[in-house]
Amino acid sequence: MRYISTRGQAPALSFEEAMLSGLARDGGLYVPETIPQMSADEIRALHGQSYEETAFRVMRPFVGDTFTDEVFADLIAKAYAGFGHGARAPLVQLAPGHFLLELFHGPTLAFKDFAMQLIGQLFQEALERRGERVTIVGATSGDTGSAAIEAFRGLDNVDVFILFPHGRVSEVQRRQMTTPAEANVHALAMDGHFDDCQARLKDMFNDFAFRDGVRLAGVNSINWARVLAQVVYYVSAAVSLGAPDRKVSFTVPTGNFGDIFAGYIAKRMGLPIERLVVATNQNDILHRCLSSGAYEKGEVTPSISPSMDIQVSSNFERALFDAYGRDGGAVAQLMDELKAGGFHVSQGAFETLREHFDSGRVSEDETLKTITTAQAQMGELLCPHSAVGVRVAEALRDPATPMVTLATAHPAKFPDAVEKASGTRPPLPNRMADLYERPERVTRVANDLAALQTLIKERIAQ
Ligand SMILES: Cc1ncc(COP(=O)(O)O)c(C=O)c1O
Ligand SMILES: N[C@@H](CCOP(=O)(O)O)C(=O)O
Repeated sequence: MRYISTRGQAPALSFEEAMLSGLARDGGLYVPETIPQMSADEIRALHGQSYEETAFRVMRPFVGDTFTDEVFADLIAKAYAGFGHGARAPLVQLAPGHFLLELFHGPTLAFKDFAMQLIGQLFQEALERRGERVTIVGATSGDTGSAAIEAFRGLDNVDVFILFPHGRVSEVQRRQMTTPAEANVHALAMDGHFDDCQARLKDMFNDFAFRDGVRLAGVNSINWARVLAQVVYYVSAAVSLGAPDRKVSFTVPTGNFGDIFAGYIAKRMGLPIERLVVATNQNDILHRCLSSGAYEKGEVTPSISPSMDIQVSSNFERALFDAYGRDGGAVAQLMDELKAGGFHVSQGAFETLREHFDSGRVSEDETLKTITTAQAQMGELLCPHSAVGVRVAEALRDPATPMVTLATAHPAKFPDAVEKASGTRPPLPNRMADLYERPERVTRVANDLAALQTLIKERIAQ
């Protein structure tokens, strides 16, 4: 299995090389050269299997010879051992034909743990074997950062630097990033918003002297391994609801398009997915694009679902690559136009995108009302991101096809909004009940590439 860049100018890599590289050297994102297929019988054979076994069978064809079967199965087992629910990703019924996929039973209470716990294991194994050390730099609107720090804290061959937008993450998210005491963890509170953090991260990857000098690695969903690990829960949910003999739709609270892109890959592998529905908050570039074809940057507006306060949606590039017939030159040109403000998707590409994706946008008021109603009528306390998903799913779902909404974070990560809507302040699970008492360690940084690079070089030299 080889991985190619969405911009067509970087060398094809193996799974291991793509995983350890993050961004391609032409600025693009790696995608598999071909998408492995699952037959109906292979999907049917997943009925009754554990989450770990499903994960092994779904991901194995993508990994090539990077890990033996035995090692890969063992790393998957270790990745999910710390989850607080035996099913890992349980499905609960919200209403007839509408299900919630709870993805918040991992160590940092968000769906990011599914991928991050696994790639923590994969990185460690690959780096030990190669005798190498890497510097991970990540950009976060709150959840990727906490999950990455949890997965990599204390590892010998990794330093992990996380850029988060100062004052724009929830207190629980911030404390999850700033309270780990391990010396290899560096939480950096940057001036600006998430898109600024992500832009500086990409600048670092595109500065080859810096990139090679610090042996830069990325664990944002620019990293293919992140997307791959997220494909698994689409398969496990669909199988629970009758796949391959029954179609299922998914609604996904969306920001950087990584999670829903994993659903698209599951569909391309042969999983019978009817619709993939993008649910956005008021930062709605994706909804606008899927409605009109215009992908145009707007101002990032802070919301009560802060992890989705994103205007430049990194993984949309992967979807565009397929929609433009895998023409890397066309994608590179679109990304140049994006730097100047935006672009219009061609008619053909727009129709291809609309074959797979629907979309909806939810206001702040509607998000709060959905939390209130879901608790009163469905008995489920939702985080604001999941509420955005539930609202869009209820508006767009077809009663003939089961709809699964992804619950991407635990309500206790966003207690203020949840309490405002429901009157209930969700408690943190016991294992992190002292989070508010732990000392914080954080460095304030400016939105300044050179200063960030100096800080990183100094820290890893210590
Ligand atoms: C809780 C939560 N929900 C939804 C999203 C959006 O996911 P994605 O960026 O993969 O679209 C994020 C951030 O990634 C998140 O942290
Ligand atoms: N919402 C994310 C933003 C980064 O997304 P990623 O999937 O590219 O890592 C976050 O919580 O940080």
